Amino acid sequence: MVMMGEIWSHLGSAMATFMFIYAMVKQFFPYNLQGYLEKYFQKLVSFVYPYVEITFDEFSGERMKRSEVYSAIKSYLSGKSSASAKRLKADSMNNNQSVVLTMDYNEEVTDEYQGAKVWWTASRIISNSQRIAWYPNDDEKKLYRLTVHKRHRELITESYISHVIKEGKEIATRNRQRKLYSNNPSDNWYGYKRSKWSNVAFEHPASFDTLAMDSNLKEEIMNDLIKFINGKDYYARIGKAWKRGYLLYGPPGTGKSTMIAAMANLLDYDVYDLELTAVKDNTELRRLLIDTSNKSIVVIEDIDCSLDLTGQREKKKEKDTNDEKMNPVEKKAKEEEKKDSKVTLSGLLNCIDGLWSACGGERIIVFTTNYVDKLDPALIRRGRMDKHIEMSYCCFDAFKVLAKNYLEIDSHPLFEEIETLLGEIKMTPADVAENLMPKSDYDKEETCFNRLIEALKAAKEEAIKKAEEEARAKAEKEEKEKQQSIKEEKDKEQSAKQDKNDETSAKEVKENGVAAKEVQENGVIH
Ligand SMILES: Nc1ncnc2c1ncn2[C@@H]1O[C@H](COP(=O)(O)OP(=O)(O)OP(=O)(O)O)[C@@H](O)[C@H]1O
Ligand SMILES: [Mg+2]
Repeated sequence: MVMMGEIWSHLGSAMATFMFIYAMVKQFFPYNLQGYLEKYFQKLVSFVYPYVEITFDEFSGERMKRSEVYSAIKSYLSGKSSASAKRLKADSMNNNQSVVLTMDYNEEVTDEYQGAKVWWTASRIISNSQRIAWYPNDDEKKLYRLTVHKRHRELITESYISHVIKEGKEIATRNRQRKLYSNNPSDNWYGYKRSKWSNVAFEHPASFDTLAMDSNLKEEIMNDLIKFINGKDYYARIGKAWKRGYLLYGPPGTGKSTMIAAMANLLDYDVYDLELTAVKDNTELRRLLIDTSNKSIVVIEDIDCSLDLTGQREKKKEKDTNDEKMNPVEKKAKEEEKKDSKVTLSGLLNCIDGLWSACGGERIIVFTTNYVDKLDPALIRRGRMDKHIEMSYCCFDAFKVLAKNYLEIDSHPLFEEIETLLGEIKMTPADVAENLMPKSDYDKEETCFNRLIEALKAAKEEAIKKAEEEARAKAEKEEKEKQQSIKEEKDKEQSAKQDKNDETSAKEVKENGVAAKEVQENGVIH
């Protein structure tokens, strides 16, 4: 038995090597003969070859999406390869802090599962077709091939492959360096790197602990996020794609972008920063979104500025009048610009909640804006943007977080004054933070708090002055309007009087005329 096993094992290994050699040699045959060669070769092999082979391509569905199974196998094999493969590839990880080793092309690794031995090989097939390849990697196909004895077929197809995928995903999660992606212009999608997204390591230090905002709202958001990541079964049960939309709105410097970083850190998600103005049309947008991975946050910042998706009718009117003022050269440049980006509101909505959005679960989509009122209601209705979060000016709760972040202080006698001032004055967390930041090594906490108090008082004075000016301007405007209406009233009276006078004199003229006529006709004077 042992002998047989060993024989099969050696034969398997030999055949796997033989198949490789065949794959390499085949490339040197003319393309039109390769089909015949393959057919007869397979017939011959099936007589003597007691093994099954399963291949896993890097891309699924006409290269639309990188296969998650391929990536999971890659991670699974990386552990095995470093122990047994002779030629390894090293990829840098964690911002060049460490490397991950994977088997090189045409290298072989063996694995054992419940007594069954399997062989894995990594291949890169470069097509020899006569077709002109525009880009260096266009005709390249990467795959993993699994070879196993026929008698283990069921074991392998029913449980080994799922075991590999599950373990591979766990290994990938453990080794994962989170990334911040930004979309490439589509001209680069088919180039040497052939990638729709560029990425850098995501290392933003923001967390919900350091985020300055109302503590109840913060807790509500955190609970919402945690409920979402644990909600796989719930979403499946209610028949909804496993995704959630957040709309963050508020003035500049209130922490919208910081909140996104805190979300990504809390959930351990990647971030895809989608610059809509660089997307040419709805098809491109769809392709970009399909190419995002699970466990990710897709962010569209300043949605009100991104495209013509907001307050469309008003904007259009405004634009029409602006267009009239433009000279022909400006007009042409603007038209060209418009031609460049044709992502429409309905295209964006389809991507968010149409069928395409279900092509992968565990996605969060976040829009940010400074002007929520300008957005088209269709874009932000519940179900699309499930949660609307207002990031507002700094409250006392938020100040305490900033004092802790910047000065490591929980309480201070000046807190009371600051609380009163923050109740009266609107200041963004960004401005409060700037005042709290020590400007030199000698800056004590008291100096920082006093600086903030001065800034708040100055802002208060400014606000009072502004309010007074506005009140004065309003009063002046009202007085002007009053004077105007009095004048109009007077003019009206004057003109009514004038009309009356005119009428009387006309009547007199008429009467005098009649009298004169009578005198003329009758020679009578009454
Ligand atoms: N709520 C906050 N908590 C902690 N830090 C904050 C907060 N708001 C602002 N900050 C600080 O101010 C800086 C600017 O904030 P951020 O970029 O998040 O504002 P934003 O709301 O995204 O502004 P914009 O609308 O201009 O994009 C951040 O680097 C951060 O240090
Ligand atoms: Mg921002």
